[in-house]
Amino acid sequence: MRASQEDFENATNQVKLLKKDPGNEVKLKLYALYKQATEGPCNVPKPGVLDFINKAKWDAWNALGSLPKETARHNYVDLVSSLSASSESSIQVTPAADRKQPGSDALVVTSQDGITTITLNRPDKKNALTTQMYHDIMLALEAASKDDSAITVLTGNGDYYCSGNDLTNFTDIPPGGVEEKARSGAVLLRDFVDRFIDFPKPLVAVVNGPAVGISVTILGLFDIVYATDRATFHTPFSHLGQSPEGCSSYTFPKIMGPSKATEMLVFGKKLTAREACTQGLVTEVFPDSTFQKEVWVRLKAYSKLPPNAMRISKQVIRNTEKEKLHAINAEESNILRERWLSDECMNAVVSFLSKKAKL
Ligand SMILES: CCCCCC/C=C/C(=O)SCCNC(=O)CCNC(=O)[C@H](O)C(C)(C)COP(=O)(O)OP(=O)(O)OC[C@H]1O[C@@H](n2cnc3c(N)ncnc32)[C@H](O)[C@@H]1OP(=O)(O)O
Repeated sequence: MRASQEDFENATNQVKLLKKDPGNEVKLKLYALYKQATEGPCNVPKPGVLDFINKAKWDAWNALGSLPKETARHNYVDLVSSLSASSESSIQVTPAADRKQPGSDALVVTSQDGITTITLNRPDKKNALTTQMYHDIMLALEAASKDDSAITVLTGNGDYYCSGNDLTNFTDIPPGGVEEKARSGAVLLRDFVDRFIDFPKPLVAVVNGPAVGISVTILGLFDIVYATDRATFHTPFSHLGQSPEGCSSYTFPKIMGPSKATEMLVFGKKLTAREACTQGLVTEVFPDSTFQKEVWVRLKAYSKLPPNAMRISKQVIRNTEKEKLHAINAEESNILRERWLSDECMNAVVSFLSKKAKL
């Protein structure tokens, strides 16, 4: 069977998620097939002999001669599929949704079997959330709320689920100064969390490794949280001179009781996956060795349930608290805006950026 345009787009996304570097030879093959599939036979002048990299790329593309675009597309899909099978990717790779991909590779959105999956894809930075990623996640949630999937999943690529807010976000100071930075950060935070409060379909976190900061707090707004037994849950807000967000000042005491919530949110106690499960933040913990397999089998079965019934049932549960959650989100965002201007917070960020402090 020939590869469709959708298969091809999916393969171009899968390549971004490969865990192992496939090596230069394979990368050149991928490059050549991609160019042939999208532009046809090599049509650019040969680079000079000293331009080693571009010459190698040109040679690889040119070597495909007049291979038809469809065949190149098919061969590209086959090659990526063989690489994915051997790369032990920690990600459930699914065909591309009929949607626009986010502006950068740091977020990958795929859709298959009634499940739209949003994958944080900055494994070398432990999937820390850049400002661009907050915007892209909001767009991805917006699209997922309208697509024909039954369930939406958030997960991470690599050994971490997410290390929380990218602390370098604090270094990009606009002309309005730190006050303006804190103001716009609070607006972004509020908008971001609002999307989770309002998300209309079942929302599942597939927590593939340690989670920090805002990636933990918003779990209280998910409908299901599945975690590998390697995951930990850490909200070191006091250490960072900050305060809780993601509605956790309300959801955590409600889920685990005020004193356990205080241990996490005020004293920064890091929970293991099993502790988080006992306390109700995590739905179920799976052995790391079978985590991906077991979780996706489960989710695929759930995704076959009548989607409208699931959506309506979720909304019935959420609607009782929506207004309250929005008010809490607004309040937490306001308080954080002030915290970001405090010496305690600035010192903690400077300390991390100068590599003196780690959690
Ligand atoms: C719209 C704005 C909303 C903001 C909402 C408020 C949000 C609050 C929070 O999320 S608070 C939590 C913030 N996160 C942190 O404080 C985590 C900081 N990171 C660490 O402490 C550690 O990196 C670690 C414990 C997560 C992992 O340690 P380790 O396994 O030793 O790995 P490395 O430290 O070597 O990390 C690899 C690489 O990633 C970079 N990195 C990791 N986390 C972050 C981060 N949160 N921000 C920026 N960069 C991060 C780290 O610097 C390394 O980069 P390098 O290889 O050195 O270039």
